[in-house]
Amino acid sequence: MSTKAMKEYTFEEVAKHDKEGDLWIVIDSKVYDLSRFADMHPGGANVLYTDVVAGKDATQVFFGLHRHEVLLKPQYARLQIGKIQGEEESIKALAPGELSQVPYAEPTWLSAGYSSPYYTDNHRKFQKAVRKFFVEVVHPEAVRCEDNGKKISQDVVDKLSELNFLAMRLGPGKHLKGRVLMGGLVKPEEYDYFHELILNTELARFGTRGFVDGLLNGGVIALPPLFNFGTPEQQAKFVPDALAGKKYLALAITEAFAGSDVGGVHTTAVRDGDDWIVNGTKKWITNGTFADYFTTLCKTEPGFTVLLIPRVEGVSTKPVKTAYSSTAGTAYVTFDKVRVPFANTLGKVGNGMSVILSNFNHERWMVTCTSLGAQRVVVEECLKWTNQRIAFGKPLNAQAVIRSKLANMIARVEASHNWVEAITYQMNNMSYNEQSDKLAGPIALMKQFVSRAGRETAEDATQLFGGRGITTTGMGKLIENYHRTSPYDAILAGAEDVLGDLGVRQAMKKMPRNARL
Ligand code: HEM
Repeated sequence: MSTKAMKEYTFEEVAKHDKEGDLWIVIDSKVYDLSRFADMHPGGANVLYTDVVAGKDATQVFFGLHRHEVLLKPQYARLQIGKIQGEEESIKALAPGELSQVPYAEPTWLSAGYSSPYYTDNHRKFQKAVRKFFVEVVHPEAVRCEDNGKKISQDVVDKLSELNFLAMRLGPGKHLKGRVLMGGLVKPEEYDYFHELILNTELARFGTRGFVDGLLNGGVIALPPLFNFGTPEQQAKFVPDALAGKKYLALAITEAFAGSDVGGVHTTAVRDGDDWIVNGTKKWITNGTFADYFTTLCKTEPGFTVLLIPRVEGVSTKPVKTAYSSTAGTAYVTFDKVRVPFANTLGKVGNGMSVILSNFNHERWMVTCTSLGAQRVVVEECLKWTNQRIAFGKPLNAQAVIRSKLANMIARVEASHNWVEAITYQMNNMSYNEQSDKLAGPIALMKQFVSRAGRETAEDATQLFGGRGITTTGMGKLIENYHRTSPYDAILAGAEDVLGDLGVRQAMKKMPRNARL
């Protein structure tokens, strides 16, 4: 509600309305009439009739108990009847696209007065436009879907597709040629991994982890095998609809029988004339409940082969109930005598393991970026909460033990961000093959570090928020979501310990034969 045309009151006038049936309060210079609302107040009526609230300035007590967004909801905003004479509100929500001024809430390159060797003006414009679009269009959908568990709506997918969102999430490359990216804000040949890093970190800021995967992450990991190993005919047939958000893809590798041990998959594909006959199951398949195609690793003769399996007769999917929202579409997939045209083979028969492994670096980097984006929001939430919450007569951050937790959180997110940027810079300067050779180890180690940092931060944040950190609504809702879902970052695209080991094994391979102390 605009405060311009509002009636003005003095504190003395407000103080006269301090009882049941006639109850006014002030929050941040705005006068609210709670006379009728009191009985509907989710926190109960009696808390509003106390000496420190009724007819008083209740700003401090209010912000110790509610998020600012409560006041912005139309049903509560209309309780405002005026403002205090000569005073203006000081607590304002950020405008869409606006940067937070809370220290460490934004990465260094977006903080006033700091510079960075990595980002151009184009990256800055891109970041601003992406955040604005996400806040205005995607955030309401994210909150809705995270809550009701439904698939992202086609309307939002269409809006994202207009900007070529999915194409951009697949990184720089020839698939961008001729496309108008972000309404023309960035030219396809200019688009680089820092643009993609921005997309990924911005996307993770909502505190809706299931939705992050539900936002067509299946396609982000299922399409690269088609890009890198598909024939021109296969690409012409399947890519346009996928990038336009008209057909959905999922990557189907893991099984109840095989997780980190990718070579242990049981799903088989046997040749029968011009077809393959596929039998088996896949588990934890992101976007699987609504995918139209499954990029599937099968055991074949010889070795392993990747097939693009359409949702045809014999393919069935059912939701796997996990700790995050079913909007991610996590599925158990059954292939029962499924007839798949041989023409849907991606890469050479028997070469499936290379097709799948070549995909992992980008996927792991992407999961790391989203983990990082979410982690930074948690740091901001903790800085705000410990500043506004009064306990033992002081803000929480007056306690050294609290500041010590904040110090560790800040250090972890800054270290993580710096490592991600350094790797991203390398990706920008290496071919795909060079990345596979030189970055598989560092990306694995980086992902292990960032996801572990995230889980430590989730743990610390929950301690800072107490009961609110384990409550799905209200002040600690983002902390609760992050605490519950940060293990996903430690598991998806490679379990933490397995990745740490991979990183060290890669380093061991590259040890000079003559290295000695
Ligand atoms: C315009 C005034 C107010 C509105 C619109 C409002 C609205 C709400 C809402 C929507 C909730 C549910 C929790 C949430 O979503 O955050 C809530 C909870 C609560 N409110 Fe208010 N409230 C107002 C003022 C106050 C004031 C002045 C107090 C002071 C004691 C208060 C005390 C509480 C308490 C104790 C809870 C429960 C918090 C919890 O479960 O953690 N409210 N209020």
